[in-house]
Amino acid sequence: MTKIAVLGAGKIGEALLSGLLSAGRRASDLLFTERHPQRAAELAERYGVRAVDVPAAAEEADVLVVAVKPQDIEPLLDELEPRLAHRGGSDRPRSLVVSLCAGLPTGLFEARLPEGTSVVRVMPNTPMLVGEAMSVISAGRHATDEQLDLVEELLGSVGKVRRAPEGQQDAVTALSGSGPAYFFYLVEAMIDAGILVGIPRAMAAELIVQSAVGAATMLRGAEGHPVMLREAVTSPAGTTIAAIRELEKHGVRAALLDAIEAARDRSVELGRAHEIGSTTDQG
Ligand SMILES: NC(=O)C1=CN([C@@H]2O[C@H](COP(=O)(O)OP(=O)(O)OC[C@H]3O[C@@H](n4cnc5c(N)ncnc54)[C@H](OP(=O)(O)O)[C@@H]3O)[C@@H](O)[C@H]2O)C=CC1
Ligand SMILES: O=C(O)[C@@H]1CCC=N1
Repeated sequence: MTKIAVLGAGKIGEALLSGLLSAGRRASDLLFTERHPQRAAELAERYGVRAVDVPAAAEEADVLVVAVKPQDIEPLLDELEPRLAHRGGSDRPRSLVVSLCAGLPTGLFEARLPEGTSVVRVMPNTPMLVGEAMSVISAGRHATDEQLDLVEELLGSVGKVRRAPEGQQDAVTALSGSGPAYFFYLVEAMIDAGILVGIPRAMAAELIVQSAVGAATMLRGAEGHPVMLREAVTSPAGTTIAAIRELEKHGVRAALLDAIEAARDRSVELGRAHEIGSTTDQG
């Protein structure tokens, strides 16, 4: 069975471990690394997965999933490089490096890791925790079709997967990588609005969350065009159009266009910060 190590078990790394276990992968086929011993112990206890250091992960795993913040990538690559070079000298195949990092191009990993290292760039999202991730995968220069198939199969066990050219990954990051946050933000604001119009918080939350689940299910179903679905809710001289007039007045559509463009630009900037000779602030 393929052995997978998650390097950096923060929010998305933990979501991946949890999702893979829920999808039936054995705990003994998973490893993770984490900087803080207390967090490592908590995760090991919660999931029954072994915490190791980076050298051990590089030695044991077939797939190394990099899930550290883009700002933390350099020291990790420094630590990985000699271990992967050593492993390349043995008769075992080299590990496949799968990066979940926003903005970081496969070329960065290829330049910093031993020549010929296979890299796949992935942009997942946190609904991975409930088996509903949206992940987009792009092959680096040395990744083979079999390796891309393997990554597709892995992520397919925790949600939906699409392949795309790497040039689209910054836009993908802005849409589906960050996307869940936009919906959570909207739900949070709608619950506040419920309070404003006199509904207790718990009841407002139930009403809004169930409406979100229902709307998402309809969007995914056969009837799924958002404009038609919204029109069906919008009765002549009714309540919905009164709300929509306010949304338009406040420029909510334009705000979303600007927001997603800003997220795309930030992803590009995170990648540029690691270009050779760059002095760009990474924070
Ligand atoms: N959160 C999300 O929704 C998504 C995140 N991503 C990407 O995933 C990556 C991680 O994001 P996220 O999970 O939110 O961030 P977190 O900060 O929650 O997780 C990163 C974890 O990696 C640890 N870490 C850093 N360096 C090392 C190292 N050398 N060895 C072992 N562990 C290390 C960090 O420790 P410490 O606490 O000390 O910093 C932290 O626990 C980012 O690159 C992000 O772009 C992609 C898609 C969605
Ligand atoms: O906010 C971020 O940078 C990461 C990448 C996509 C979602 N979270």
